[in-house]
Amino acid sequence: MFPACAVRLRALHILRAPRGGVLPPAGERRAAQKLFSSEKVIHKDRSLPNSSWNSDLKLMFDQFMKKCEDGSWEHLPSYGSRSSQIVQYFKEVFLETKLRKDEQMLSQARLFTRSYEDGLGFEYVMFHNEQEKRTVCFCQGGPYLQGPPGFLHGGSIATIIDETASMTAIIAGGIVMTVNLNINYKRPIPLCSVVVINCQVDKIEGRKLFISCDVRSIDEKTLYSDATSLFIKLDPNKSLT
Ligand SMILES: CCCCCCCC(=O)SCCNC(=O)CCNC(=O)[C@H](O)C(C)(C)COP(=O)(O)OP(=O)(O)OC[C@H]1O[C@@H](n2cnc3c(N)ncnc32)[C@H](O)[C@@H]1OP(=O)(O)O
Repeated sequence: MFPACAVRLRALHILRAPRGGVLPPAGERRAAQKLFSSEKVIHKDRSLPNSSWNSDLKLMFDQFMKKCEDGSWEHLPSYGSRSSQIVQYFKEVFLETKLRKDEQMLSQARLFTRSYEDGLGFEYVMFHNEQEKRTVCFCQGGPYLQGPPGFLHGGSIATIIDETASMTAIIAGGIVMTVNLNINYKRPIPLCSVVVINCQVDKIEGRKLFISCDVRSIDEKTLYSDATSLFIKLDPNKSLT
């Protein structure tokens, strides 16, 4: 276990201790509270520019923020740990009681795509167009996502495609999970370059949502990958496990 992790667990234990009857010393409680209040940083919107963003990513962000002004596009915020109502609902309805009660594990859980430090992994921002049922994601894949030297790992490309397609499906259908993802890798993506992932809802049949995506250079001249995916809307009456 990492030392930081151990500190968090200790702090969590201290804050929970009154339920066990014995109150830890006030100094220890204050330190524990401070540690957790400083973690509000986890909830900062990670889809806003930071110093690791290159000029292409900043440019695309600015262009699409402008498009949001007339309401046709919407900027989708993104957090290190998902904390939206949909996630709360997911936890309440679909997470087994055993898992839900494991607060230590849940408090450490991070969204995979937001688990790297700034600039090392996925730097991305998404925008959604409701009328077109379309989501675009601008992504700069950092050095920790390397596969072949100088290029992105195919799994990291699949991850950001899945993340963008999931957002598209969740907006259209509520609580869904990916059941199928097919990707054609056509050209390798240079590390630290910015790509645009364009996802749209092709059709909805009952609980099935069919989403298609392509990944291109921002000048749209290079098609790096295309993909189709199938999402299933979860049935609250069926257990996930
Ligand atoms: C809230 C935030 C969510 C964020 C999600 C982010 C994206 C992700 O990372 S998801 C993680 C990876 N995905 C998974 O782990 C999903 C694993 N799969 C499952 O748990 C189950 O398949 C689940 C719960 C999605 C659906 O199960 P269940 O409700 O029993 O549906 P089931 O009856 O089997 O299938 C429904 C329909 O879909 C079809 N279907 C299911 N899987 C597939 C597939 N792989 N290909 C084609 N069709 C399929 C079935 O044939 C069925 O069709 P029909 O109704 O015509 O007979």
